[in-house]
Amino acid sequence: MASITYPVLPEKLLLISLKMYFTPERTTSYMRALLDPANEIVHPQNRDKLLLALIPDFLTIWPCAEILKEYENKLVASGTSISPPPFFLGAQDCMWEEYGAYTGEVSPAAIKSLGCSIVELGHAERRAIFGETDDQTARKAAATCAQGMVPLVCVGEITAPGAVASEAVGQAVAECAVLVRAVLAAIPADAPVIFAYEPVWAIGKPKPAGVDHVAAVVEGIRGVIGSRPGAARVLYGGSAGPGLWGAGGLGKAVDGMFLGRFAHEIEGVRKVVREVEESLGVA
Ligand SMILES: O=C(CO)COP(=O)(O)O
Repeated sequence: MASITYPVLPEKLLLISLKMYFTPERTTSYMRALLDPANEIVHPQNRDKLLLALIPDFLTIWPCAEILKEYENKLVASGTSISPPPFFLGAQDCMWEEYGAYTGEVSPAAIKSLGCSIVELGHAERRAIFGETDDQTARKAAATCAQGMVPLVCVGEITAPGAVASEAVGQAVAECAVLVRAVLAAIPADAPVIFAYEPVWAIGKPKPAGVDHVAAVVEGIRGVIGSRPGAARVLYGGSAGPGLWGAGGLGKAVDGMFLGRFAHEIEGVRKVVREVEESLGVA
């Protein structure tokens, strides 16, 4: 069997999921705005340090992939390298089988063929509303790696921290560890993987989880991952937005952020990108 080539992950990642919030028209104009050089959001020269990715709904992956190709062609025409790619496209889920009689499901091979590099798996909403299990998520992660894509696995405790901070951290790490271990056991050791630490109680709220809690849980998750040949990145998600990364923020604790509502306006994305670039010394 031919060996699989995986995407190369940079130091920091900023991923945006549109969940099911946008019309197709809004998604495509948003994608164009993200890539528009005038908006100063994607900087291909910083690619080794910071990479952005958009995870639209299934219907808009194809048009977004076409927009991305146009953008890359312009870069190549102006003499800018697109290897490694300056921007990633992702999917919000996939089936654990490659093809077959699975009505309503989406093949990881089809997702790959459209140009996606990342597949988000096991999001809290898929677990709570659609009953996705750890075992299913792990199988989907294996199917994602088999296509040479990167699984973006969401983990996070359900209950908000109580009065004793250390107990809350231990409980959160223990809850996250179950899926982290299941996924790592299912994927090749050399496959890159991204874990998004998203405390369920902090998703869809006005404010994110506290920096100290996130930093301690992420450290615990890194301990569970341990050392492995493939790259592993741990991001934070859950009401993340401008102001969370810089001084006294999450920048020192995590490998990036997974953005939802606070990335719906391009200005919000620009602010977050700037904060990360400043911390990396590439602003
Ligand atoms: O679930 C999330 C990203 O997948 C976070 O969403 P919000 O930032 O809208 O809470």
